Amino acid sequence: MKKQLILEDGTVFVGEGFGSETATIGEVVFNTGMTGYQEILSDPSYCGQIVTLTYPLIGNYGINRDDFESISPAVRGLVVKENAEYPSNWRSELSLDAYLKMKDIPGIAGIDTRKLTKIIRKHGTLKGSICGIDENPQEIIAALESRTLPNNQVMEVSTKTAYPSPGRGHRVVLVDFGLKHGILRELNDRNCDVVVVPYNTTAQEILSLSPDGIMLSNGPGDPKDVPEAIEMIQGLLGKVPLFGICLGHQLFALACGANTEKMKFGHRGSNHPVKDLRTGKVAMTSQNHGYTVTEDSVAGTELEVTHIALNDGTVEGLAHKTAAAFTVQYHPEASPGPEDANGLFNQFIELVKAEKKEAVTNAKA
Ligand SMILES: NC(=O)CC[C@H](N)C(=O)O
Repeated sequence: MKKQLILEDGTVFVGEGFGSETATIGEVVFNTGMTGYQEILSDPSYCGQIVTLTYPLIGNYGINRDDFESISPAVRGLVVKENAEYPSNWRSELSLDAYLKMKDIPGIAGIDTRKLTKIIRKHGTLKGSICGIDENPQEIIAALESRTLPNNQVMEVSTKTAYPSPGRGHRVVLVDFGLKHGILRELNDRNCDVVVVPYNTTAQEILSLSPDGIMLSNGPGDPKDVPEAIEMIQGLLGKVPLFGICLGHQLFALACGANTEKMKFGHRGSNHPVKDLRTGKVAMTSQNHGYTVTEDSVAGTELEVTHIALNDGTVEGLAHKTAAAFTVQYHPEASPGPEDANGLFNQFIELVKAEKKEAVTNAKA
């Protein structure tokens, strides 16, 4: 069944439909990872977006039960060069096509994804639609032009109620802005006693859970769309150690008086080099973001830039000068991607331990 991919700049691609037959609209973004399509599709940070994968053969190892980053994917569509109809891997339980049908996500194959990616890199991220071959492109383009993408997508993907993920170690409150399971997995691997809370939980409610540490998760959309989370972080800063990832990092920056801005086409892939300015070491990192902390806005705040992207020099990590708090723009939980930065979770646990020790010493004094 033929389908069209129509971009707001007027470009029309024709390809072969797979997955769900529903028409879709979203922001078209590209990810350069060679593997990891299952994790990418189920990463809630892609809420509202149509993802194109630059690697040309997708679906060849199928879909398995272990690699989901969320139960309900929020991505709006998938664009590939070639969809492997017959997966081959010992873990495969489902084909990509069957998974997309089950989750009602439309896909389009046979697209020149290199050309599409070059358009996005030149123009910046564009709105687009995957729709039937009979649709009139002019009407779709007019609809795309007049359509603003929904704000506060965090509301769509965050949990509605708090839930525990028990362990016998440090008590961590994980604020869910659209969390990837990988973050929860890393905390559970370190035996943390985790309580996951909705994005709009107040600082007071979080403090009433007596946490030893707080994690701010990744999530979709513009950080400025979630002012309640900024207020929450302000109420927590300096009281409990904080660690933020991606959207959590951006919200933390805003809470501390820095600014964020939309990037031309963002960073999405599994091989983004990031330099730690304190050690000079470079880590290969997994990334998925379209916004960034504005470097100039950090001066004059209590924040220090700790990491930068080597491809474009943008801010990749922040630490607070006096409070126990640090954040990164990239994904130390990987899923998919390299695990070079995984030690940041240990750093968080060490920070939690140090703050607990200090609290005991202060209580004794
Ligand atoms: N993965 C994320 O948390 C993404 C953060 C934010 N939505 C951005 O695109 O920049």
